[in-house]
Amino acid sequence: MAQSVLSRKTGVIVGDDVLNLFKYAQEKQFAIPAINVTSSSTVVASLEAARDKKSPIILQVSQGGAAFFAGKGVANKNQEASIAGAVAAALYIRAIAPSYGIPIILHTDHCSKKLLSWLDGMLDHDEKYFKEHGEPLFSSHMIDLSEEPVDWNLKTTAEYLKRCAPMKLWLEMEIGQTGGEEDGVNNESVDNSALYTQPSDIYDIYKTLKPISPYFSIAAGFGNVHGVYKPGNVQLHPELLQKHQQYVKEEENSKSDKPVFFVFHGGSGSSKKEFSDAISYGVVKVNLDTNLQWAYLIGARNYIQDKKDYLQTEVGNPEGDDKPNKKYYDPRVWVREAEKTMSVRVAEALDDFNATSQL
Ligand SMILES: O=C(CO)COP(=O)(O)O
Ligand SMILES: O=C[C@H](O)COP(=O)(O)O
Ligand SMILES: [Zn+2]
Ligand SMILES: [Zn+2]
Repeated sequence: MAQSVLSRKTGVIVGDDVLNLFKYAQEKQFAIPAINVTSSSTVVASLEAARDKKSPIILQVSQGGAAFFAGKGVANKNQEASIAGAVAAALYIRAIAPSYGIPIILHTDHCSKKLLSWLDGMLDHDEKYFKEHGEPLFSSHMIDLSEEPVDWNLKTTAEYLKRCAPMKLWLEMEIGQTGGEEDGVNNESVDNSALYTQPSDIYDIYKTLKPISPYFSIAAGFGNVHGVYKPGNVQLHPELLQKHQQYVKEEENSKSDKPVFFVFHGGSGSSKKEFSDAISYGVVKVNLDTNLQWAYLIGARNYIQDKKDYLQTEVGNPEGDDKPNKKYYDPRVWVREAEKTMSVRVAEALDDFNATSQL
């Protein structure tokens, strides 16, 4: 059981617990879904599913999601809203986590070169929190310099990992680009070869980062695309991950068949077979956003359609002109419907990634 390898069995986990959980996931052939959360409502929808399915979960905020947490009305010129929003999400999740009784990894999503001041700001908060509590505020961050020249990506990622290492703060890095849309930037026309990573690139990353810290993972492109498209438009090649693992194993004379922790981006719209293949090659984290945005909408949309006649005026419905509609338009009613359909979809992902009943 996963909790047997954790020193902190429930709540936000950090450091060696994150490492041990990912190792355990590789051994038991499951991956943990990383859900993009943008509000307390999407947080609780995710946590409820993971609790009911007896699984660990990763909650992550993107730069835009963090700004949304702060409020879209807050200026974000120097990433101040994204920093404040990410910190608010982290503190909220840390506060509510014990109520759910499961281990949670608190993560932040893609951070490109132009957004590095966002990561810098969050790391300042991690260091401050570390001084006060002996652990960083977040469990992990992502740095995504995959659009930059590989040498610069690796050199800069190594510098950030050096800053994370004393806090045992996990760092996810990206090599090979994810297609589709990311942070409002359209990557749909990106050169096809850039979507796939070569084994020698993975080994260069491994041998540069490993001596700095063992707390890192690689989002290696194998055709991944953000968003959901018509079937056939996305060609995934998870078997490339196996080639990477073999290459690193041979070069390092490693005993492990899976020396590298891989992350699967653009999980939405992928097949169960693609997930299970990728997991068998050492993927421990699968990012899932778009499918859950859709699932969240469904509950609210259906409710508003079904209760249409009770949602036209504050007072007055088919049962009488003087009947108040408060109990229909209270956000706790219709937002809850969105949470329910999102929860069902998170639960499905937990089954698909073999994470169900792993606690
Ligand atoms: O990779 C993702 C977040 O980083 C999510 O991708 P999808 O929206 O395609 O699930
Ligand atoms: O990058 C991918 C995630 O789906 C986050 O998306 P976002 O930048 O729209 O919040
Ligand atoms: Zn990217
Ligand atoms: Zn992604």
